[in-house]
Amino acid sequence: ASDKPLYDRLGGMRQINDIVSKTIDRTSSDPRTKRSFEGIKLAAVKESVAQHLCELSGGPCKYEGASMAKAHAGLAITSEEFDIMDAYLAEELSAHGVADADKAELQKLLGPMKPDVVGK
Ligand code: HEM
Repeated sequence: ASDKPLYDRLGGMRQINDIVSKTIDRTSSDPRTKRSFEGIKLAAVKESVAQHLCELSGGPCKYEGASMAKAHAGLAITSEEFDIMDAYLAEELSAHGVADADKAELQKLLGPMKPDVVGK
């Protein structure tokens, strides 16, 4: 039910970890988006992104990484690259049984971060 925190409706930490891991695996191996991940320790990024999503969705986490602008500084991520990752995330959310309304709620939290991620 939607009275539960989004964190719970996403399936808690177990599911968030899996959704993030698969989204990052797909983004970092797609020829259209892999360049940003060259030389990056994927396990560390996955851990950090999962903590960030946990906190953002009202879960019991404290994200202690960099701001979104700082985390993506120097990567010059394009709007197209952002949208590709976003589409992988949407597919993984569905594949993990997250309802459309809950996907939309997460999208509302992530969408406004686009200007902090793109073109830095
Ligand atoms: C709303 C969208 C996004 C969010 C919320 C997000 C979130 C994050 C977070 C939390 C970190 C870890 C920062 C830290 O540990 O200090 C990170 C790092 C990173 N992100 Fe994103 N990200 C987004 C989009 C993207 C996109 C579209 C790409 C590339 C296609 C990308 C590539 C990376 C890379 C390569 C790193 C590692 C940077 C490094 O370690 O130097 N991110 N992101």
